[in-house]
Amino acid sequence: MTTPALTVSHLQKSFKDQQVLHDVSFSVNKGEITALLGPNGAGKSTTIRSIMGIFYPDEGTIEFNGETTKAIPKHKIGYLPEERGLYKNVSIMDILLYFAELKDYPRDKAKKRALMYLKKLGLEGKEKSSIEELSKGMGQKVQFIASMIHEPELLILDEPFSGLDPVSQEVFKEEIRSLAQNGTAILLSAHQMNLVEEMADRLIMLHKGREVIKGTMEDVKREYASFKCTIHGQNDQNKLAAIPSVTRVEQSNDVSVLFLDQDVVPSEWIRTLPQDIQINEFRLDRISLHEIFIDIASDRTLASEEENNDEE
Ligand SMILES: Nc1ncnc2c1ncn2[C@@H]1O[C@H](COP(=O)(O)OP(=O)(O)OP(=O)(O)O)[C@@H](O)[C@H]1O
Repeated sequence: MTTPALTVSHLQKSFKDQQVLHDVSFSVNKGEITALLGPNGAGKSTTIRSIMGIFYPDEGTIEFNGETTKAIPKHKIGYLPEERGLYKNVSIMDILLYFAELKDYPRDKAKKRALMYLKKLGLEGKEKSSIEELSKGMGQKVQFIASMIHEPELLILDEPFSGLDPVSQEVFKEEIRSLAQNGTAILLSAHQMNLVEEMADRLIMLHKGREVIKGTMEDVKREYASFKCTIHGQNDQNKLAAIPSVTRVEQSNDVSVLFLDQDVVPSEWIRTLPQDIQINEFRLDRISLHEIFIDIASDRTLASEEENNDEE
């Protein structure tokens, strides 16, 4: 059973005369990772800042553990802001203990957790170093530890992977996953669709401040991730476009990518291919979250949905 730690309902926010959030609603459940996605300027950080009480939304409510609140109790929430920055010339252990103290978390427990996470994230023995002696990525790891040193019930991570190398991204991914397995409700915004696809239980995608996709990762994949077929060979684009269930053809040199209808059955569809098309290589894949994202961000899916609605 899923239990929401955070429920955001009907958020609206404008800056001067620009409305940047239009009726945004979603929940973040205990023990789950919810990804907040969207192109630059979609409204992710504004949503997160509204939850954190940095901005007040113009409309809408924020509930924490079933109660409406303007400010979630500080010891129950952890936050990695999009802007990185820690005191440069204080020792890492002192920074982490300071963050724990701000959240009224016991010092001895904080020290143990700090040492454990420094080790896990490859910073063993660095506790006496200062941030200015670390690389940017290392500093980010320290800030990540600072955001969850106090065992928050809800952890909000605004672009935790940006600026990290692929190995560090994997380490972060595993740690975030293990926090969720231990019951933490996690909301994260990210642009790395491959990581999101691997780790998130649910997602909400914003575009120009509006919800465009929302649901469990399974539902979203079922609903949006139809198939695409890649054919290497010299073929006429119009002929490929005329094949049943082909919604769009992208062609570059002798590689054609055929995007197929949602309800296509691959084994049946393959039999409908004309005998005379040239096939040097052939591949059938489900389109990835990355491609769904690009489609949405470039308004392609929205445009085709509107067309379908017009036809109805
Ligand atoms: N303090 C502010 N004053 C005025 N406009 C703002 C302010 N903060 C954000 N905006 C505007 O709100 C919109 C949404 O910005 P937001 O930072 O929430 O997007 P985002 O999805 O987090 O983008 P990114 O992926 O680039 O971080 C943008 O058009 C931005 O210019």
